[in-house]
Amino acid sequence: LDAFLRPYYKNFSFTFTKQNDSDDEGSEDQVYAEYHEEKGVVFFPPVYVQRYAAVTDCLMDDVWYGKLEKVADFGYHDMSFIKYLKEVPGIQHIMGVDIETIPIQSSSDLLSSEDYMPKRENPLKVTLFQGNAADPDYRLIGCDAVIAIEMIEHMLPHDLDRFVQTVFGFIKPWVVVLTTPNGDFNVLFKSMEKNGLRRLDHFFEWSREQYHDWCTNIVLRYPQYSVSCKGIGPGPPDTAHLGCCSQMAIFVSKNYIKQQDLDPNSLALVASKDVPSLSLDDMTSSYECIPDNNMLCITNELNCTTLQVKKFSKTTQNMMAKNKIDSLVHTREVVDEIRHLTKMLNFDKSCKQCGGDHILHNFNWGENAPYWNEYYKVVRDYNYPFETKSDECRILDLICEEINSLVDKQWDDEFPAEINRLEIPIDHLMKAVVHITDDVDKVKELLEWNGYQIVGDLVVHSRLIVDTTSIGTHDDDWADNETVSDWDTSDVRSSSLSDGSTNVPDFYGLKLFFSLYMSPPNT
Ligand SMILES: C[S@@+](CC[C@H](N)C(=O)[O-])C[C@H]1O[C@@H](n2cnc3c(N)ncnc32)[C@H](O)[C@@H]1O
Ligand SMILES: [Mg+2]
Repeated sequence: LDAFLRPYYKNFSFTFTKQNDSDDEGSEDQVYAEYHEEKGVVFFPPVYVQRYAAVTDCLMDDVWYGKLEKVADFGYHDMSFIKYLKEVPGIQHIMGVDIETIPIQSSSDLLSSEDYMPKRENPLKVTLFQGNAADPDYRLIGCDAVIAIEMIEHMLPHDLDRFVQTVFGFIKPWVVVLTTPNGDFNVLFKSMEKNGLRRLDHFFEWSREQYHDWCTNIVLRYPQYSVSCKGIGPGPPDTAHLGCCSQMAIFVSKNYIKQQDLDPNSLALVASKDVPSLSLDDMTSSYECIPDNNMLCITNELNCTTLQVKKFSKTTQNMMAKNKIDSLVHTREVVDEIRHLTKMLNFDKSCKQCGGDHILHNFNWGENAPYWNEYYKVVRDYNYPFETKSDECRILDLICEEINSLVDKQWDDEFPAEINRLEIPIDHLMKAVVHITDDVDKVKELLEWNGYQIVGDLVVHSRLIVDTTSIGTHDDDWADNETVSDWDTSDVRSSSLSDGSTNVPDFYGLKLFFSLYMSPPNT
């Protein structure tokens, strides 16, 4: 994925800016669009693929490569993006949130693949929730990245506002990637004219300027974030002034602190990996004490969570009674006690210390809130089977990968077809495994044992002649008409994949992307 997806977006931007030079050289590698008599604008590859590749590229940026461990995908629909997300290096926990429950059935085969899929090398947990992305469910705490692909335009205005607060004020992830259609582009879709140039299932389709304004406003409200916008899905030649079919905003936090990296003695209520937390930063601005009731009322813009503080020590209670708010929040004792309380709240539904009484009151849940800020229903919680590979196994896999990419490169360089032997110096292959071993003899022996032909210091690879004529001839099977609603698109998309054929578009590195990840279903 790294090799094939990573350069994708860069390549795409390059192609896009280059488009005006009527330079058709290597056009099979390009991302482009053209007019089709019946279908209107047709994208290559389909726009949703371009979106997935662009978002994946963002998640693999050098700055946080391999470091995004917990990621939320809002509006995950039929899990079609989660399929790629789960291959992004470093990811250990994916939280999918969707307001609909219908799509989940169609996604089930992605989560029960242990019978025929190789085991993963790293643990991965996928949790699917049913819920409104606007609600700040405590299980989102600790997400390093938040993604919402073509979701915000499906949200009611007040939910969209709450979503912004949930993401930037509550989750506060390192990276946020949001995509939405580009309204400017819609003039190219003739079939949308009768709908007022938008898709009927969308509440809005913003121009680039409107999206830019919305994003700018977010970073004004949450100044620890910066934002940049990019287009996805360039149109046919001479339409560059309209931008791309979709637009993507990438928000990055300037002072992101990973929950588990926080100093446990600092004035913050820290979440260990799965322990929900309250950030004291949030509380200082917005909590109030109600001394008579021994309550500590923690409020934010959205809701009020009330902790009864009868478990607090006398000193704390006195301070609260005196309403010494400033000194209160700077007291280690309080921090510890609240930490203890929140842990208790989240792990013991019936609290042992208060004899089964729930001690949590929440505006949205009323008296008997089972957990703090538990809004979502768990639809599916899935742990992928994994096993740690032996060094031998890792070496073999890496060398095999390296040889395959050399073979591919050779195809690209259009070596004469009759050359079907490739001699690779062992030193070259050693570079791929340098982080595991430098023992050349051991590697040679390992390769020989596993059927590789070694002559001196060369590994000899004999090329298999594969008939590729069927590749790239089924472009029409792709749902590439963006004017239909998402629902229609995804229907066509899944039916085109469920016929069991591998329709591999002959396209850039995406050829491999497809053959690797768009494999036929297990019917
Ligand atoms: C166009 S689909 C998203 C497609 C998907 N992200 C992809 O990349 O293929 C929009 C999804 O957002 C979901 N959705 C709409 N409003 C939502 C909300 N308030 N909270 C969570 N999901 C929502 C819909 O149920 C739908 O599955
Ligand atoms: Mg949509």
